[in-house]
Amino acid sequence: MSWGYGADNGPEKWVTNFPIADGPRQSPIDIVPGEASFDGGLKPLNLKYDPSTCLDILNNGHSFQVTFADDSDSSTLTDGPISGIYRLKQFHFHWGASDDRGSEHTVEGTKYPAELHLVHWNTKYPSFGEAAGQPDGLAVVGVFLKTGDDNPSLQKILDAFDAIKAKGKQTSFPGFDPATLLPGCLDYWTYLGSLTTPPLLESVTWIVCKEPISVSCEQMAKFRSLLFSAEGEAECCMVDNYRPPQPLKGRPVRASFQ
Ligand SMILES: CCCSc1c(F)c(F)c(S(=O)(=O)NC)c(F)c1F
Ligand SMILES: [Zn+2]
Repeated sequence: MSWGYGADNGPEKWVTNFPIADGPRQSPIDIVPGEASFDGGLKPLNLKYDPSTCLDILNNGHSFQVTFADDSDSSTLTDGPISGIYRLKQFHFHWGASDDRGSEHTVEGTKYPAELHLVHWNTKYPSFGEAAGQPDGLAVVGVFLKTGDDNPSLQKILDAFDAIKAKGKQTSFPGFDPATLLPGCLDYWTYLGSLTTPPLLESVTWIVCKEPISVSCEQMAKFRSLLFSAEGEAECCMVDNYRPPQPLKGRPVRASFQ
């Protein structure tokens, strides 16, 4: 049985096939603002996305992801806590079965109903795959979703869900601008961590935005209409696809704001 989020293959079981699960820089973490240190040397995030690089949307059986053409520096992350140029590869979400849980990072124990991850890779390496194995290979921007007003940008994504309900389904998704998913304020916390799904590679510079974006309760219900299961299998709703916070193990968490 491959990894997932169920009782038999979920986060508590991943260490069996992925021993790095107990490593020194695992993600997510609980962010404690009072213990984060303000670093005036941290630059503002510089996110420049080109909607024409947006390709398709896929149900990969763990989440859904929107994938980008990454053969040029059209959609990039620069500055912030990183050096060099990182290219946007994909974005995806993690969410709960109910609005009281779903985010991976927490803020002083507070769980949000969902969390957006924008995955970028360091162009000092030849490819995403190469970068994913390097300690400075990836940079993931995390954005919390908080229930409130309807989010028109998110709605464009949700309107594509009928075509990707089951695991393995994919459909073209041209012209989406991921910048429309960012909060107005780009203050962030940053720390060194990992992928939050197997292979749990310790290659991620995490950049977690302090300000959440909104999602309506009806929109959250739409997230929960996706399936972990493939067509023809017993239907299993895609919910609670989040890893809980992991031990900080002495890592510093820096804040870009006071
Ligand atoms: C080899 C992974 C393919 S790309 C990817 C992903 F699909 C994913 F789900 C996460 S995550 O760990 O779940 N969220 C940070 C990542 F970090 C990624 F880089
Ligand atoms: Zn993720």
